[in-house]
Amino acid sequence: MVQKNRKQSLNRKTSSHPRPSASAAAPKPKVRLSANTLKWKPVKTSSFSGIDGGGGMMMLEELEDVGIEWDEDEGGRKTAKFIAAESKRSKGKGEAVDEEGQDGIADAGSALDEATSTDEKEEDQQDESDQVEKTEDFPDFTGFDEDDLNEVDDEEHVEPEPAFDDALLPEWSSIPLHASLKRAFFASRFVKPTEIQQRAIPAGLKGRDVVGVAETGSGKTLAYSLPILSYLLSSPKPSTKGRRPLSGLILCPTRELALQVVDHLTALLKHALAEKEDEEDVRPKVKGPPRVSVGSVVGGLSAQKQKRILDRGCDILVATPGRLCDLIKSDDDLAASVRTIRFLVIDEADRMIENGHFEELESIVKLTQRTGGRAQGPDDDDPVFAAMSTLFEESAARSDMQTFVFSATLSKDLQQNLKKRYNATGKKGKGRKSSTLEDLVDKLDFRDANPEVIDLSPEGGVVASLRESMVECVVAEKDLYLYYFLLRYPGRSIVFVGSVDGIRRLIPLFTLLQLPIFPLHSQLQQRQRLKNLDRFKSTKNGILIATDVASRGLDIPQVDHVIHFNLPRTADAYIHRSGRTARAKNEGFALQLCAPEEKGMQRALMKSLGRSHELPELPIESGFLPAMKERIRLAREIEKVQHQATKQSHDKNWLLEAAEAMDIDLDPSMLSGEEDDPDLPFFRPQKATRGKGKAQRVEGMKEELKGLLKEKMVARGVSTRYPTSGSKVIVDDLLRETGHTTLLGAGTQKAYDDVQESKRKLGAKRGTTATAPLKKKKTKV
Ligand SMILES: Nc1ncnc2c1ncn2[C@@H]1O[C@H](COP(=O)(O)OP(=O)(O)OP(=O)(O)O)[C@@H](O)[C@H]1O
Repeated sequence: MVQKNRKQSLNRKTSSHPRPSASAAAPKPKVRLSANTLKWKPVKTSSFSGIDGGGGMMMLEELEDVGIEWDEDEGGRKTAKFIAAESKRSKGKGEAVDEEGQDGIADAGSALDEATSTDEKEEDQQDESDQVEKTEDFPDFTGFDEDDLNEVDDEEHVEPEPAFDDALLPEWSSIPLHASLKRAFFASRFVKPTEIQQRAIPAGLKGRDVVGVAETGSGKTLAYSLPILSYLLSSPKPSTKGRRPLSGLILCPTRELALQVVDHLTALLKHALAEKEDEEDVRPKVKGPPRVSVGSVVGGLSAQKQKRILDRGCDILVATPGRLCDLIKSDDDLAASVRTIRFLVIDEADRMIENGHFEELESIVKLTQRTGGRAQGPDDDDPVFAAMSTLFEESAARSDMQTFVFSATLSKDLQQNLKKRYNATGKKGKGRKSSTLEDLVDKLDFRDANPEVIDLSPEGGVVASLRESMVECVVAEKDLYLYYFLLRYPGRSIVFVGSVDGIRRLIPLFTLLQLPIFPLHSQLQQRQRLKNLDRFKSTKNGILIATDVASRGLDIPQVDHVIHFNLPRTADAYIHRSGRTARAKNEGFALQLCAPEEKGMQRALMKSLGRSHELPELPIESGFLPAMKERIRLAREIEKVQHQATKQSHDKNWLLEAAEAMDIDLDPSMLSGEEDDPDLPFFRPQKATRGKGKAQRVEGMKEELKGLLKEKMVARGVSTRYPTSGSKVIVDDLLRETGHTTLLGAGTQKAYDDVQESKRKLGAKRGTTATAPLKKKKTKV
């Protein structure tokens, strides 16, 4: 019995046995507490899931009336022990607790403490030592105390939840959502449902399985979440205290997206429950909706903290498949919770079946399959699943589980398969070509014989409010045109680059050019990723330079531009990347930087999107280019010299370490750099004087670059000496301060207005349309 054995070992670790005090001097024994049993209180934070500039925490929790003692074992490894305070003192949040007069001692350390690796402990301790700004206006992601979460209905709560006045939000009136959610829409100014919400929510409320395809930024998160929230808010409060049963599981492909979904739901819940809290003191207590808690488990952040949240229990869990799978393997209770969920959501479903996600997704989804039903039973080939065999004997997956599958790009094949799969015989078609997409459909075990498939994918793939354009240039000039665009059209921009190396090359360059640029890619530590995302969000005209890890789902307010520095390989990737702008009916602009060798791919891409014409070109004011080129040349030169110096220093350190490991003496001249040894290709020591000269040269170049960056660049035809003359008169702009902030003589119109104007002029000149028809495609995208 795998499950029982595991539980026993867990119990052994978590049990607390009182034992006598070790200190003879202490008048009263101390009580040691397990971390799991403490009343951790979430601290309200001001930004993205509590990730702020102060250290990248997923969430901050605090304790009252608990002290900490450090035990040190023989190896010098320190473990924190929680000691109960005897009496409750009226202390402010976060103050130290007086440890005097504690009574009794329990077993030290929790199962989680013991089961967690030293690395995780360090990460966790670091998390908790970080400071987070506390403000009242942004909800923390769990938002409530454990006592509140596990609140039991009592006599005081006598009046039913007041109904919502539908006249306030007539467009929502036909959708029977819980009244408190409607209050939240009112507070959030969500005056009407989006189209996908209008179609998907009623189906979800009726207990249907839903497959939803709708354009980026169209509100799919709420389309699948609202039926779950409404169900939870309408369900009776738990009748007993204890761990909350998990009701909804939302699976997302990236960590940032998972945390964003948690934020989105928590913000809504905060509004949904706010009125009751505000009015509690001025009118009889209302039988309000039960508290709903949303938790997350994602890779790259402290697994220990996430386990603790899971142990405490939450109603909705938002997870990335990798971390959830890892946790399930060592936690039978979690596996059992997942097996009996009421709602399963696969967000960005087409991404989830791609390499790197599918196996884990499959293992999780298998837990939710009904045994003996249409779906397969436990699969011995899958180690996670095989180890769960007792789980399948002991608990049954719910027959009323609802499955929601959503994306902006879900192939027609998948939608067809959904319909076909439930044919008259209810069996899978024979001789069918297998694909991961079809596999997913097979594994999902929809309870609905005819899932509701809603396809609102827009014509041309991208949203109507997205404007697109391109610059054709050789690869070597992409840096220049990117720089031009970023200076010429200030705004919040996301630059998608094809590789991490590409990002690593551009970051120092654009940092030297003093642009507020933040990298986001999978090789950064998770905390750094979240920190960079936060900084990008809060920086005016910020630039996020990212791989496709940022292409899916991220809902960042007011992203003005998306720039495809390298073209994506698929039409779907183009849709998702471009969909980071022009969200929720706002305007946005996408620019492709297209090298001649990418032209074939670009045509194929456009054809896949159903386009018949080339994209219009962005007009370039070439008068600015020479000055920009000079800045870039200088920045590259500085970067090259700095890079060489860093590399030499690494090589030198490596040489020293290697010599030490091999116990050999190095010729000091090798390190002082007095002699170049041609036999050491990896290490070319520089003469000290040469090194000094190089440093001075770098400093000189930096000064020169600083000087150039301070200068305003001037458009062709502008005279700075005679601002009232020249072919471009700038005197009015100078007097009223209405002109471009850094490029003298450039207008302040948006990129798309310039594209339109240039198209109009070109069309008038040619007497036809300004864009050429697409040539026949050769490459398939
Ligand atoms: N009914 C509504 N009225 C106004 N705004 C809404 C409504 N529903 C959602 N939104 C807002 O629209 C934005 C986009 O929503 P969401 O992130 O769910 O889009 P999405 O369709 O999931 O996009 P993607 O395909 O890129 O993941 C969010 O900022 C959200 O708060």
